[in-house]
Amino acid sequence: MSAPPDLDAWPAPTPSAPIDALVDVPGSKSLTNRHLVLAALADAPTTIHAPLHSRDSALMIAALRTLGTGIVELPGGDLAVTPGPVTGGGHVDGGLAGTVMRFVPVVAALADAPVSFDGDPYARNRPMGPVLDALRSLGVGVDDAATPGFLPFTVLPSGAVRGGQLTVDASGSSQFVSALLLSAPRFTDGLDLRHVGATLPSVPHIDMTVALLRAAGVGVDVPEPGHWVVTPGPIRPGDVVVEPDLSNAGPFLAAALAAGGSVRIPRWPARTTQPGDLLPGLLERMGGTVRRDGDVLQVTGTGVVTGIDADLSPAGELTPTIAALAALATTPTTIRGVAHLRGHETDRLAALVAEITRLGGDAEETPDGLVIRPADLHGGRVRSYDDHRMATFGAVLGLAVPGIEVDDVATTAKTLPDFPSMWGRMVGSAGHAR
Ligand SMILES: O=C(O)C1=C[C@@H](OP(=O)(O)O)[C@@H](O)[C@H](O)C1
Ligand SMILES: C=C(OP(=O)(O)O)C(=O)O
Repeated sequence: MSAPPDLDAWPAPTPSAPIDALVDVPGSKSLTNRHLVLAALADAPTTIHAPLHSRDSALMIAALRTLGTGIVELPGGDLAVTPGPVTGGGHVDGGLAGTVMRFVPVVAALADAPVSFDGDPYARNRPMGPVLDALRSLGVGVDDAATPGFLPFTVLPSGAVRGGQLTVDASGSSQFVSALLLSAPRFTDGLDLRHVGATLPSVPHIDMTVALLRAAGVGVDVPEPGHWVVTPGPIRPGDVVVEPDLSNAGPFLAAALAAGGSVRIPRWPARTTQPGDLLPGLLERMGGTVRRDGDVLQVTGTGVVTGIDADLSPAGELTPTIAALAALATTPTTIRGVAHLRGHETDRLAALVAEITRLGGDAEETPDGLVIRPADLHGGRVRSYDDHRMATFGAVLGLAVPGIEVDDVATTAKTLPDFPSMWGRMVGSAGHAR
């Protein structure tokens, strides 16, 4: 039985010739929201150049303003941030943004009065317990009695956090570690933090946190993997420039493989802590050819995709993009190391299996990932589950499979509000190969 017509569904375009596009990707969500937190805790004003403007960054800006930070958007989009004393008494809406719901409660621990937190309905399913338990261990009050370990909750600070030794189980999300490290220079004794869980996902995102703290003049030691020591002291980020979001470049680069043709991304950093930097290697293994010309990264594909066996633990947020290519591949794919995706914007492992299966594909969950086998896909409506990367997953499939629509493409505004028009311009380049 076919689904009822949905006038709001977005028809994913299918090009009739190889694409040939240059795609300028806006700033990184992870870098923008870290720079905002560090600028809010700094001892002098900072300008953040080329930041991301999206729902997640807007939520971070609103949250930090609630806590007393002055943030002004300059003509052209740069952000002028003036730190102030961390003030409580307000409410923070985390939306569905992991960076806001995990990073900001630790900032609020430095405030002078209670701060309440909530988010989108689905945000109440995303794990928060390790951050809340860590705050309690640090002597900060937390009221989550109604929903222990989850939103909504209230942070009950006493004006200062002593810090010192602390353990956290970050097997559910690297953001628990990043949250504690980002505010740690403002703890009286700094922080000596150890991860105690069996696995630690998204290590590049923790390395990103450490790199930005060090760039802001903070002493951070990493004596061994899973152990971080932050020295108390001033945060001095200076003016910063945000790199393009390499994970958001993912669907566009994947398009070269799915549709055939070439996609070029300018301003690809020579060195970066973004996990999206793993994309060139992954796409090469899936049949693409990668070339760097100055700071332009080019991926070329033939429209024939090869399956892959990949541990995506360092870069779980790339999973929906790699899964889309896997569903189009001529050989099987195994994705490992991403059990924690069950706590992302939606249960991504369940969602990917459901949507691939809905389109006639062959996918199943494993304890820590996915197996996707070759199958002929047909058109249909992809559910996005309020998850930006499920929406872009549908778009990638639509390049190769006519008749795919995405139920809520507007959800891409979480990190890339301009996605539909950028995608349209890229697909519109088909047949104009130079
Ligand atoms: O710190 C960050 O900016 C992020 C860390 C990762 O979270 P998990 O470790 O929960 O996967 C990543 O998936 C998310 O998109 C962004
Ligand atoms: C997991 C993601 O986001 P968040 O920052 O909300 O955790 C993501 O963007 O893939």
